[in-house]
Amino acid sequence: MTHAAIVRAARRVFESSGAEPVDPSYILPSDIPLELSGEAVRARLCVFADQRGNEMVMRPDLTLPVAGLEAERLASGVNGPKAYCYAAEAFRLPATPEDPMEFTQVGFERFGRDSSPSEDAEAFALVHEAVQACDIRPVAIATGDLAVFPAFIDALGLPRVTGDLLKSGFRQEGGVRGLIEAAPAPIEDDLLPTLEAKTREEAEAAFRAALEARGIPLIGTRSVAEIIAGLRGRAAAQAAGGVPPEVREIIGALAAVNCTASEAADQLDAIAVRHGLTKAHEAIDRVARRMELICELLPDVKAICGFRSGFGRRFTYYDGFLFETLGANLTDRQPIATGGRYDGLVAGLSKGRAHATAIGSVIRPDRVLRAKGRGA
Ligand SMILES: N[C@@H](Cc1c[nH]c[nH+]1)C(=O)O
Repeated sequence: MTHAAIVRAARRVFESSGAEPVDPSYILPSDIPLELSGEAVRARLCVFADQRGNEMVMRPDLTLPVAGLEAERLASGVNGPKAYCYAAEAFRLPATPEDPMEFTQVGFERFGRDSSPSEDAEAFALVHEAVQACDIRPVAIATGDLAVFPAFIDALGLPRVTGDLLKSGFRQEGGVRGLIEAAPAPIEDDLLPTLEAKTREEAEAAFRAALEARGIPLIGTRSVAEIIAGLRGRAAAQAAGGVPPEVREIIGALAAVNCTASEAADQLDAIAVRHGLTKAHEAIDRVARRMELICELLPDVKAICGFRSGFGRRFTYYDGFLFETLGANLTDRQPIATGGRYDGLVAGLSKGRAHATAIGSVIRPDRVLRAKGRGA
């Protein structure tokens, strides 16, 4: 199959599911992906300045602009579920030297349907059908569920500041492990002026001065405002008693869950039962039910489907089930298909003016070709 034939085959599957073809804007104001796509994509954005000096980006994926279309549609007063599909170009600085900066994504985004295990399974099966239509056999499928960690944290009944700190730490570089290791240490003296500053500007200036004094350049993908928010969170959590040893143990156990997707619910359940976290059961039941439904729809994938509790945590807009389909001749950073649930994105993009459950997925035809042993 040629690249064009792969695009056609995948697009046909998504179109025949009833989705409307779209090709939204190529260029977005940079704050949208900076805030909403997460650290993993942020470092790879193709950024430029327009003639007025506003920072813009080439769309790093289609999910953001399509969710923007849906937010506008809903904000204009139109209701009801809606599905879009596309075969369109996206732009990212390559993660590996062989990856292109400009590539095609063939995908779909569904809004306003139930946020349920059966919708997750159905969307997953649709992508799998498109992968098969491209005449390729996946070698592995990685899955995760970004609602599980917050559900465990909520079930722990910690002070809100501590829970919030752990939830946001989970999504950042180093993850919760890094946070737990850092949590017992008091905030360093040279950072206290940052915390004591009265205004945002003063806090940022104090933080930059502390970095300069330490000789540390600011090169990460997190903004100064986010780092300061993190420091404030750490200080507040410490003032509220810190992270108790049992919580560290539970989080450690959770972070270690890395098994077949069919075993995932049992492993999560064992942790919840051991620590009496009854409120986590709803999230665990969803993991169990989803995998049962996936196995009913696609009995063959059971053998190649894994589950990791930390999987996908650095892609900010996902907030539930997510997956990556891997092919031959590619690394696990080069999935041929990726997708997931992002029920909070439309609200985030529209600043709360519109709300919609959402799930979607894409196939990368260039990688499908490579998985078949042919260059793009
Ligand atoms: N936009 C995601 C894939 C996706 C589509 N819809 C939901 N997720 C990506 O580029 O990896």
